[in-house]
Amino acid sequence: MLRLAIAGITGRMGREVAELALADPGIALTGGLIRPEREHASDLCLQGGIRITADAQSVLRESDVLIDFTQPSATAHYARACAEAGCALATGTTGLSEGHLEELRAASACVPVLHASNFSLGIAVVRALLPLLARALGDWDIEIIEHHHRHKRDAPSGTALALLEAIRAGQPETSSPVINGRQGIAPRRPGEIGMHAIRGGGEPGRHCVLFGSEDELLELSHRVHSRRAYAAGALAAAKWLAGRPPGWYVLDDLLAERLGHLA
Ligand SMILES: NC(=O)C1=CN([C@@H]2O[C@H](COP(=O)(O)OP(=O)(O)OC[C@H]3O[C@@H](n4cnc5c(N)ncnc54)[C@H](OP(=O)(O)O)[C@@H]3O)[C@@H](O)[C@H]2O)C=CC1
Ligand SMILES: O=C(O)C1=N[C@H](C(=O)O)C[C@H](O)C1
Repeated sequence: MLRLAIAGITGRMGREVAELALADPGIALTGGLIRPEREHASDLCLQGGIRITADAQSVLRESDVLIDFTQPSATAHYARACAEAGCALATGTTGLSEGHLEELRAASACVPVLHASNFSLGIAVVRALLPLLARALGDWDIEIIEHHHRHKRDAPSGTALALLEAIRAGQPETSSPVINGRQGIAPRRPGEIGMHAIRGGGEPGRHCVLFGSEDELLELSHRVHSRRAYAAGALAAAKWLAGRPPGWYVLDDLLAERLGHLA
């Protein structure tokens, strides 16, 4: 039985993870973590009888893994708390600064830490394919377009940044400056990669990488139908992470068998 805690349980992702976890007979939910100032909020519905509290240590000491979908400063706080409590951390929070990432890496000296900007299987496959495409189409124009719901705080998405990293891995010898949007007289410069963040509506997550030449256009596009895709991936990662030695882990470690032959 996996003893699981959820940070950000009242959020869009936290609620999705809690719903899937409650339906999983192999998971025991130890608690949902909230901000201290929300401790006595009247609007906190007790989801499926889950203990909802700001007392992280009391929950984490009784947990094997914390799944975190909050915001960067909270994620850094929970990384420290997980290290103190001896609880593994699987986080999907994006918009992390170098300082936040350093906090996560410090925690990984004490407990297993896995960070993924996108827990969907489809994006993991897109990331595995991109170095090959970038090598084969190195002289084509590349643009990354992402579309998310009106509430998303960070831009571009963590996924889009991970897709950029995968493209660059296929073109290590090429300088590929990123242009975030364009305005005025702005013709393409050789090697530049356009990055475009669309915000509007309720879109749970849509990414497209466009490769273009004078004569052809290739689009690699991914879309989730709902946040369940991310939540299912986060739960699979949490189950995989539990019991592993302290260290820094990524989703590709979990998907190595499935993705290995794509490289
Ligand atoms: N890796 C992946 O697959 C995915 C990653 N994400 C990322 O996950 C993050 C959350 O997204 P989403 O769920 O849509 O955002 P929401 O704003 O809906 O949820 C964030 C949650 O975090 C809580 N929170 C904020 N600060 C703290 C704190 N200091 N301590 C405890 N809880 C806190 C919020 O509580 P309150 O309501 O009180 O503010 C809220 O419940 C984003 O960074 C997003 O990019 C999203 C989807 C998939
Ligand atoms: O905020 C979201 O919703 C999402 N954020 C992640 C990101 O920034 O890449 C993952 C997914 O795209 C949904």
